[in-house]
Amino acid sequence: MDIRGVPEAHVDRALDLVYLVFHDAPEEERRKHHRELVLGCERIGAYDGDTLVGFLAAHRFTLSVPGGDLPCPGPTFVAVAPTHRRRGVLSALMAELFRRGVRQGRPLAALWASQDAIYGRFGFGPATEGLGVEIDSRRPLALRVPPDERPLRLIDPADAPAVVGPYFEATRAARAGRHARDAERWRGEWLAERDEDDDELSPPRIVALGEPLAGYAVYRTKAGGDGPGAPGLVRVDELEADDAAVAAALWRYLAAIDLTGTVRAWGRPLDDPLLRFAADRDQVRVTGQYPGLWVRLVDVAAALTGRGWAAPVDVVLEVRDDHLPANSGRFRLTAGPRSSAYGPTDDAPDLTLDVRDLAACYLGGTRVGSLVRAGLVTEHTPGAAARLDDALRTELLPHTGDEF
Ligand SMILES: CC(=O)SCCNC(=O)CCNC(=O)[C@H](O)C(C)(C)COP(=O)(O)OP(=O)(O)OC[C@H]1O[C@@H](n2cnc3c(N)ncnc32)[C@H](O)[C@@H]1OP(=O)(O)O
Repeated sequence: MDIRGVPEAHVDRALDLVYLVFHDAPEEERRKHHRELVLGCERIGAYDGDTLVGFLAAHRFTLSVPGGDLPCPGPTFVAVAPTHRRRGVLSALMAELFRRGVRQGRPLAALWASQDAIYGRFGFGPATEGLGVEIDSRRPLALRVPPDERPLRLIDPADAPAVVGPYFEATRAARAGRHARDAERWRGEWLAERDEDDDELSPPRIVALGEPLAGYAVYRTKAGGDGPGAPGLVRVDELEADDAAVAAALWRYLAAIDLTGTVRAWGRPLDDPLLRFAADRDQVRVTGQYPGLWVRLVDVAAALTGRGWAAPVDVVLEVRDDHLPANSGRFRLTAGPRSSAYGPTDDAPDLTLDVRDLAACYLGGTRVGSLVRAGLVTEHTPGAAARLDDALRTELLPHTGDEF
């Protein structure tokens, strides 16, 4: 098997392979969009002779991490021909992605997994989680906080990247785990006229509050199924707000749209204020909790020194990394709000952990202590996990709804 870059001339073959393994046959417009996406990506292929039997595209993302931003390839469209499965093709594609990451100074990689079982073995850990939330909107939304009463306005989707794009960009400083979006990503992924998964949904609507902008929601609606007057659906794709009053105004608006009876939001942050200020948790229900972004620390030293730290910490980590030996061994992490260092040491370890578990904790969404209690991290020095947790902590939990 030959692992090499996939030239533009092979992109249609790569898409055919992707559609084959995902049992998909998108219409021409969607295929064109995928083609554009893949052309903008780094592309790695596995060739058996001249036949492309494995493919991986990686978005050239920049990911928000606590206190900063790091380059972070986002693997997607990962496909191995059914004739060549379980022979190490994906492993070889991943190895090449990691090699390039180390060589080109990109300390992270991050993806959304089609199946949870696949990526842990490659050192990815679930670093953000999302909630499914459903509101019974057949009655007014009961709130414990007064909503911001400034007027709401609808924004033309064509103008949305310019109007709400900068606002979303600012949220990345507060929430780790979000990658920067350009206008193309807004248009192709968030504001596409038709929803990729559900033809019956309306085009995207964008509602905004405040001038300058204090919050917005992107949503789509669907008419009710059983005859005239049957309550339809409001599907919320994104909602960001300066504070609880603005968020309350946006949720109240979404729950009061005529001819609808359910508001459904997917991938909300675990610390969404809605779940606190909703007066009736029978009306606002969490319907599920899911891993979101899986993060890989490709270069652990660069990743750890590339993020900010909430409190001083001095610990020796014994890290296992079965794929990237440079990450394996004992390292002293000395970090604090002003600076950080990470280098090899012969000192006894305070904590022993796998690189995938370090990745799960990296953005501040998983507590090291919880992994000690789960038997995944070994604490040799009592209190070491708590000290590391204090340093990893972020004010807001990491979160992204940007599935790719
Ligand atoms: C980021 C994304 O794009 S996610 C989308 C991933 N793609 C898909 O789900 C499309 C359909 N599936 C496929 O194309 C392929 O089966 C892939 C890409 C999932 C796996 O490719 P393969 O070349 O078969 O994987 P490879 O042989 O390198 O497997 C490496 C290891 O992962 C394991 N593995 C691979 N796929 C899976 C899976 N779906 N579930 C559980 N384990 C898996 C293998 O058993 C193997 O384990 P081992 O090291 O203990 O022997």
